[in-house]
Amino acid sequence: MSRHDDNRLREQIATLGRSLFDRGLTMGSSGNISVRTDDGGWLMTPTNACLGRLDPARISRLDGEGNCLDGDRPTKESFLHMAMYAERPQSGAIVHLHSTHSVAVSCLPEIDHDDCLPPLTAYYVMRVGRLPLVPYHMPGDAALGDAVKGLAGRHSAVLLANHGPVVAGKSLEAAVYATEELEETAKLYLLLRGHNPRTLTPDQVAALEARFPRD
Ligand SMILES: O=C(CO)COP(=O)(O)O
Ligand SMILES: [Zn+2]
Repeated sequence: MSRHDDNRLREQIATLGRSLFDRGLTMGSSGNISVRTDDGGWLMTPTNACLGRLDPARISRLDGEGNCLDGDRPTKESFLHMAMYAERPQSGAIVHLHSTHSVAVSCLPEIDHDDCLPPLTAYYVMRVGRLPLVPYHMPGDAALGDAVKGLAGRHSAVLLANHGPVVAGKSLEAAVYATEELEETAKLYLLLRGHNPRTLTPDQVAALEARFPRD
């Protein structure tokens, strides 16, 4: 990868990380971001880093086996990102957040584990689609990688129970847009709980999927 591309991606991770953090979409040192590089490796946010204050020069650079080549020690969930990339060759970036409404939904007893949120809006269907729940594991638990493996081929986003979303996109911008739609839909779901809202019909969902195919 050229130095120019490397610098551009590092700057983009820091800029979008700050934007997510500043809007309260993840708190403290929670969340992590990765981007696939064209040499077969990744740039990943360092473990215990605040997404709002990333230093582009200290972002971790990993080779295709997940070895850290330079930068600070990578996120303890690098294996989770790698498991998702392995199933999704079309994905260029992954964002994991502890976004409040999405985390709240991940704690509810009533949700369908095969699809945690209803198709409330067109943009949710266009950017996220079906959202399976991954059973609870400790942050950084290697079992999360195996749990995600069976799902990531068919789903660009998964919700970790009592934890938060992990969302892949063609580009980092696309992954961020999808996490924002997921969080907004989780918020709408909570606002509408008990109000028996109309959701989009299967025909409306199918029409959106035909017109706006997801990666
Ligand atoms: O969200 C997180 C764990 O689930 C953050 O962990 P890292 O700081 O290791 O990336
Ligand atoms: Zn987390």
